[in-house]
Amino acid sequence: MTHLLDPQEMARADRLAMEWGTAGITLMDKAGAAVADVVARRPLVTRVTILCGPGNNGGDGFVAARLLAQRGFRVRLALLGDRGRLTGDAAQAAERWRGAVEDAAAFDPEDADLIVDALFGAGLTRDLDGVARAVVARMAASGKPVIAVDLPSGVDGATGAVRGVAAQAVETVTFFRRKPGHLLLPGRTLCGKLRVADIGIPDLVLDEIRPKTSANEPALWLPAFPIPSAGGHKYARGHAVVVSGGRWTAGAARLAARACLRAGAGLVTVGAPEAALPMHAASYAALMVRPVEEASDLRHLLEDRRLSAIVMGPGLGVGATTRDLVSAATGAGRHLVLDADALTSFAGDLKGLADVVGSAAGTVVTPHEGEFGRLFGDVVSADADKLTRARTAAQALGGVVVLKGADTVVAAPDGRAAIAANAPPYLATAGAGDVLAGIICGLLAQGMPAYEAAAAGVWLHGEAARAFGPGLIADDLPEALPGVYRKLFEEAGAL
Ligand SMILES: NC(=O)C1=CN([C@@H]2O[C@H](COP(=O)(O)OP(=O)(O)OC[C@H]3O[C@@H](n4cnc5c(N)ncnc54)[C@H](O)[C@@H]3O)[C@@H](O)[C@H]2O)[C@@H](O)CC1
Ligand SMILES: [K+]
Repeated sequence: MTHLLDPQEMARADRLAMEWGTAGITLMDKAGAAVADVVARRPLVTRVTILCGPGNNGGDGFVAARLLAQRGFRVRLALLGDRGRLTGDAAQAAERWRGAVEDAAAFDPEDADLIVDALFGAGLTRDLDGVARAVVARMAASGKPVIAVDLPSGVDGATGAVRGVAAQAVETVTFFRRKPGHLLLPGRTLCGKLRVADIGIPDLVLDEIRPKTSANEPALWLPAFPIPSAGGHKYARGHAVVVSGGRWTAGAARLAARACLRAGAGLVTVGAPEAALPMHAASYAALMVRPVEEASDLRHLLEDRRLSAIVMGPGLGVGATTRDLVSAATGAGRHLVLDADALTSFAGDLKGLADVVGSAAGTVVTPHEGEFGRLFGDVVSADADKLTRARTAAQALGGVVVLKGADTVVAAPDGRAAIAANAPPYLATAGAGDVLAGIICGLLAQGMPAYEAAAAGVWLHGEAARAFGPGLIADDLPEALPGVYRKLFEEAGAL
């Protein structure tokens, strides 16, 4: 159930279901019934105003109106546009509505306990303007609880962007599967509580559609997750390397190393300049430390082929030395996580990084928006939506891109992408990114493929923050991981 369908894919799902024998009006009846059920469960509601648009989203509204009236609600229905211009299933649904059809342009929210927003769903093709915009703005300003049908009208189902205006919903009822716009911001927030209703579309349509976008949830990557086995050996759990900055910036590597250990890497070696070695050696007994001042030292360290996953960037410094360190870390069978200064050292030189990355088995880069712009600004339009930007970047790089934020997107060069919705606001704290890079490296060390490792890392990072709660600092994240693992392994039946 992690699949997300963009509006084109959802339209195809509808079409396939119809081709395979379910009438469109049957789908619409179930969609409208699901909306009516949600409205009926709201407390203290007797007067419902339903705003219907000119397409099938409006059709769902007509069905819900009929069913709610049958259940004794006082329903007013207002249509945007001309009733005579309704077509297909929506016209049929309108036909069966016996009540009055008011003009949405004159809609007055005052005498409603609740508003059903059935103006636009998947068929939104441009920014709202004119009367449509005015109606949505009035609904938004009314302060009345709004139940959105499929999406809050004005939210783009593919991107989560607001096209003109949208009203905050208390609940949103969507159909068959979630859409990217339900997880991407600001769409996710505007949806309120999201419900997914089964309207009789067979799951088999997904075999035809082959969606490439997913919600970042355990079902996406758990089959590839390295759950330790009883007969396991620490080398089977991999040996990771964390490359550290000097004495005054070594804290970032320390966080990454701790996270890497907690994520389950069998062994973790920190490669650090001489001046930072004592600090690392004293920090955690489980860490090994080796002197790494420059690229030749790292090459020497990595002659041991068991050191298969490397994380670098946090606190490393921006410049040629860091670029050389990144080059020294690549090689056959190597897995890399590049963050922070390792990315900024390649600012404006994506090709240089792509050439280097091309020789690593699986590379994951973890930029925040600023780093992303510096690295991918030439190939990715800043105006594009987050999903498109992450995907384009991953293709250009030839590696996995983790575009961080409150709706972190993980994208692979083959077009797969996952959107996370579990990060709490207090996760935005100094050093949290270093921890994320470390977790992903820890998973790569255990042999998890790059896309799955990145997605799992992002999810675990968010869950660890939630498990700790407000007041979180980055140092708390690795310590919260064991509890998250326990729950995950229990749910997977492995504990
Ligand atoms: N039979 C089906 O295809 C089903 C469709 N479903 C519903 O149908 C919806 C999709 O239906 P549609 O594809 O008809 O699309 P919508 O009903 O979302 O919107 C399409 C209509 O809005 C107009 N429009 C688009 N953007 C506009 C703008 N910015 N300003 C003014 N007018 C604009 C279009 O010209 C068209 O008339 C889904 O969101 C879902 O609610 C469900 O009933 C399930 C079955
Ligand atoms: K809607």
